[in-house]
Amino acid sequence: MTQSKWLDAELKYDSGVFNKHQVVITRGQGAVVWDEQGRAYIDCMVGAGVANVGHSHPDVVRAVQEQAAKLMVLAQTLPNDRRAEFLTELVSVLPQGLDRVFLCNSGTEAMEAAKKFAITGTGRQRFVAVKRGFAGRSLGALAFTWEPKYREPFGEAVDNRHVDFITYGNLDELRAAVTDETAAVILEVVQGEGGVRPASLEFVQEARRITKERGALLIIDEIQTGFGRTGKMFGCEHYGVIPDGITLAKAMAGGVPVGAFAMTAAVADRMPAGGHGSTFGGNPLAMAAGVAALRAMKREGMAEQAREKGAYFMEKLRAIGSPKIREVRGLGLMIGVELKEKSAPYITALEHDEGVLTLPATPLVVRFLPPLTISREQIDQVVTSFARVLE
Ligand SMILES: CC(=O)N[C@@H](CCCNCc1c(COP(=O)(O)O)cnc(C)c1O)C(=O)O
Repeated sequence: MTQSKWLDAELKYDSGVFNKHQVVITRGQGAVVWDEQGRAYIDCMVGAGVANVGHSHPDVVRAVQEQAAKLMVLAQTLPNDRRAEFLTELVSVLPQGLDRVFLCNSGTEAMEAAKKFAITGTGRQRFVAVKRGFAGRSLGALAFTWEPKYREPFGEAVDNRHVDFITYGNLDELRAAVTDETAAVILEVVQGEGGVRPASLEFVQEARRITKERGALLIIDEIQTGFGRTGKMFGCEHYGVIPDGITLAKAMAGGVPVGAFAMTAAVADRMPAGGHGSTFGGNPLAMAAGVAALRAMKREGMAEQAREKGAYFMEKLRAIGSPKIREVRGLGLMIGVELKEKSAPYITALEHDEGVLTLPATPLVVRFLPPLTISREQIDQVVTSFARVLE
């Protein structure tokens, strides 16, 4: 079969940073995507946790079509009906008190904003982050990203001397690291890139207690866990904790790029006017998609779907009983299967031989991030395929 002209062009002109798969995906609907030959794949990658509502959700598509014909471009200094609608919808689902939002266009931008608001919000400059944590690829967010491979190529440009890294779950290290110089503790309640690792209840609750006690902020990174993924609207709800700030992106607008840092008024009010900004943040097109996506999530009970289907999915994965599986773990439909060997060959076999897209999360883990709307029949197909490639 001659190589696709689309693949040719992408390989020829792309920057080269990505390990390109040898398929060209041209269409998606719900939990399925199709390549240019018309082959179907059940998508448990969804752009690394973006299409929670499924590919091309009809409400999101309609909202984008209508808004595109009406108004796409508007600076955030000019108020807009869609943006006001989105902010109202978002605040209505956020934990109590997180009612001031900085809008941007990606997770790493949300983390950059969080860092700046934490500094002005406390007058402090130091941060506590967690080993295996992933906070984004920009130079500021990379300071909170633990894995050296993400940081080393850039040398001193990634300055993390103001960051104290602690072991995920270690209460003694947490208590020792948070001081009266700490602006914020930054953590994910389920480490996504770090291997799908849910935090313990006491770790998250102690982070909340100790930051309050010492005048630091607790910022929870919900970029991957947010919007129903873990079986509740936000992962922090499983822990009975309300942070001072939450970083958000990925699934927030049904697939259209949006990022946000949601915070308390106490934090927001201490940022000098004009202290941050974003050209595309809060643009009417993305806002219209976001309103449609948030309303669909609520109307279709997607967080509850994730809770129920996640339990089913993990039970079926555990029932495979393969000697190659060390552990099945996760929360809701954020699932990781840790193998006793490298996961890459199995991820490749799932794609090529079985028509199932998954992604890694550290070298031994196969990560499943399906749309929350995936059917049980599709889950059964994925599990059957996974069992087959493990044979
Ligand atoms: C193919 C590709 O570019 N993948 C992305 C996948 C990133 C997935 N995680 C993003 C993320 C980010 C950064 O989010 P963004 O800038 O990629 O939108 C921040 N915090 C958490 C907890 C996150 O999970 C990458 O390798 O940088």
